[in-house]
Amino acid sequence: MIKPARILITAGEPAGIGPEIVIKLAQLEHSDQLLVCASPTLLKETAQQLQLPLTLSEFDPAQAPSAHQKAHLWVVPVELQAPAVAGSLNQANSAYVIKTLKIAHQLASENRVDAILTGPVHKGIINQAGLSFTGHTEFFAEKSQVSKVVMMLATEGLRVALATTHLPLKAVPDAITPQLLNQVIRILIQDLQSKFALERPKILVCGLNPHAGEDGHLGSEEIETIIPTLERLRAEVNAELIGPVPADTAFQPKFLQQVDTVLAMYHDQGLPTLKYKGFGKAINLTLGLPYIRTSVDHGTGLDIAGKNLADIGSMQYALQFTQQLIRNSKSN
Ligand SMILES: NC(=O)c1ccc[n+]([C@@H]2O[C@H](COP(=O)([O-])OP(=O)(O)OC[C@H]3O[C@@H](n4cnc5c(N)ncnc54)[C@H](O)[C@@H]3O)[C@@H](O)[C@H]2O)c1
Ligand SMILES: N[C@H](C(=O)O)[C@H](O)COP(=O)(O)O
Repeated sequence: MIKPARILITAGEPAGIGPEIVIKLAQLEHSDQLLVCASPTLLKETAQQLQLPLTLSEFDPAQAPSAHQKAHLWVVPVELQAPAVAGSLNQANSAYVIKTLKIAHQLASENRVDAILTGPVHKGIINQAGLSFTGHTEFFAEKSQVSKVVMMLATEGLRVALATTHLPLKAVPDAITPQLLNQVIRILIQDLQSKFALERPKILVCGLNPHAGEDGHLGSEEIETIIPTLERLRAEVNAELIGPVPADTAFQPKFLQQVDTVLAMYHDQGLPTLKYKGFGKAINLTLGLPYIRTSVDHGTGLDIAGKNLADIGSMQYALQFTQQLIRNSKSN
C-alpha cells in the first residue's frame, strides 16, 4: 500500500472564498493527509455558515501521515487579528495571511510536508497593510533564496509558462533580457523533465510584440533578445525550442498538439487563453523551487464570498495534480 502523503493547504485571504473551498474539499474522500494552515475559529465559523460538518485536530508532526477522513482537518493554527467578514477585506488580517505562508514555507523546507497547495490571497490588501508582496510565486522564491522561479498554469491539454510574472506591463520589455530568458527556459526544461517525465520537452516560445515584431518593424525585442537567446540555448539544452512565434496565433490546436508547453512573455499574454480554456479546472504551479508548490487558478472571489457559490473544481484539480507531482517526485 502507498504511504499517504501530507499536503499543506493555506486557506488564503480570510474574507475570500479560500476557507469555503477548503471546507468543501474536506467533505470528500482523499487518499492523502490534508493539513490546513488557517484560523480554527474561521474554519469552524465557515463550516457552520455552509451547514457542513467539520472536526479539527491540531497537527502533530510526530504522527505518521494518515489518509484524509471526510469532514475532518488537521490544522496548523494561526489566529486572525480581527474577525473575518466575508467579502470585506481588512488589512488587520494581512499579517495573518503572510504568517500562514511563512509556516508553509518552513514546513516544506524541513520536508515535514510533501507539498504546499495555496488558497487565494489578495495582493492589494497585503500591500495596503505595508507588507510588500507581489505573489506566492515571488514570496516562496525569496524565502527559498532562489534567484528565479517560473510560474506555470496547466489545464487538460494546455500548459502555459510565463517569462515574467507580476509586474506592470510597461516594465515587461526591459525585464525580457537574455539572462532572464536563459534562466526561465532552463528551469522550464529541467522541471518538465523531472516533474512531467518529458525527456526532450518541446516548448513553443511566443514573441513579445504583435506578430513577433514583424521583422523588426513592430518592435526589436525578438531580433535583439529572443532569437539570439533561443539560438544559443538550442546548442546547449536537450529540448526543442520553437519560435519566437506570434502569440495571437500560437494557441491553435494544430500547434499545441505538437508541443508540451507554451512560454508566454508576460502574464496576460498567456493566462487569458489558459483560463478561457480551463478556468475552474486548472492549476498554478511554481517551477524551480526546492519543494512542490501549487495553487488554484482563481483569486479571492470577494463578490461571491460568504454566499456558498464558490466552485471547488480548481481546488480538486489542484489537489489531484499535486498528488501526482508528489508521486512523480518520489519515483524519481
Ligand atoms: N492563487 C492566488 O492567490 C490568486 C490567483 C488569482 C488571483 N488572485 C488575487 O485575487 C484577487 C481577486 O482577483 P480577481 O477578481 O481578478 O479574480 P477572481 O478569480 O477572484 O475572480 C474573478 C471572477 O471569477 C469568479 N470566481 C473566482 N473563483 C471562483 C470559484 N472558485 N467559483 C466560482 N466563481 C469563481 C469570481 O466570483 C469573479 O467573478 C486579486 O487580489 C488577485 O491578485 C490570487
Ligand atoms: N498569476 C496567478 C493567476 O493569475 O492565477 C495569480 O496571480 C497567483 O499568483 P501567485 O501564485 O504567485 O500568488
